[in-house]
Amino acid sequence: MNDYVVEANAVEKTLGRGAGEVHALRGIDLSLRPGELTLLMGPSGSGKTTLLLVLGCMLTPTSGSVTVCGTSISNADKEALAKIRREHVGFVFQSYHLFPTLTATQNVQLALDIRGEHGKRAAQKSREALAMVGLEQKMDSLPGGLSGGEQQRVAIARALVANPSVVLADEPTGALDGNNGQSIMRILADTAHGRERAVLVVTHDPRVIPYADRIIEIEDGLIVQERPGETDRPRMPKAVPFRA
Ligand SMILES: Nc1ncnc2c1ncn2[C@@H]1O[C@H](COP(=O)(O)OP(=O)(O)OP(=O)(O)O)[C@@H](O)[C@H]1O
Repeated sequence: MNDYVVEANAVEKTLGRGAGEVHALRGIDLSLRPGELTLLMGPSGSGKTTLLLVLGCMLTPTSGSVTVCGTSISNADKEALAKIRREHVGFVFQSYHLFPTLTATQNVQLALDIRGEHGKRAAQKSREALAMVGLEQKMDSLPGGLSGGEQQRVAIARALVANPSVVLADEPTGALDGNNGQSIMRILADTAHGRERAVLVVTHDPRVIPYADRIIEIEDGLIVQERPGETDRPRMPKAVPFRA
């Protein structure tokens, strides 16, 4: 077994039908390994979100193969895909996707509920995840009482609380100002480097480049360039891992 947590080979994805059919991905080979933060950059409409959704088992490829933590998704039905997502994948979106009537802790705890983890232990794990993103003081706040950067940190805690092997983030800094964007990227970089997760960030934002170990450029559904990132980091000290 190799050390990749996600492997995509010759992935093609066609969206829409008839005159509206679009070849969003046209033969993508991409692997993600633990401990690495990869940026996926490219013009609008180039296929970034589609690729993220395929790698995260939200969409199946039209052709080609995707393997997540050793499990191929090629013949997986909806239920099997949901199981792979629950066990291995954490998602972060630009618009946070928090429930407005639930507190920060309750929002994070939802990610454990869907995995069948309930009760005090789940609440405790949720609080620990929030503490890890620096929100000890905001655990009982509703999303409406939090800044955009804080809401995104709740969303990251929710993505991480079940200890996924891969974290996929779609424009996580897109709605944030410079300082908040930097703190979100710092947390995602810590997740990759300190907790040995594979992290893929879709972005248009050149300010996040310093956090990348690897930069992939996609255009018109194809990877046109892959280059090392600009992190010249001494490996960061290992953070305390989430309890499984
Ligand atoms: N449901 C859909 N049906 C048909 N075409 C779609 C659908 N979703 C996306 N597309 C098309 O697929 C292509 C890739 O879209 P995608 O959202 O992956 O690009 P993107 O690089 O993430 O763009 P952006 O940076 O604007 O978010 C685009 O041409 C888009 O219009």
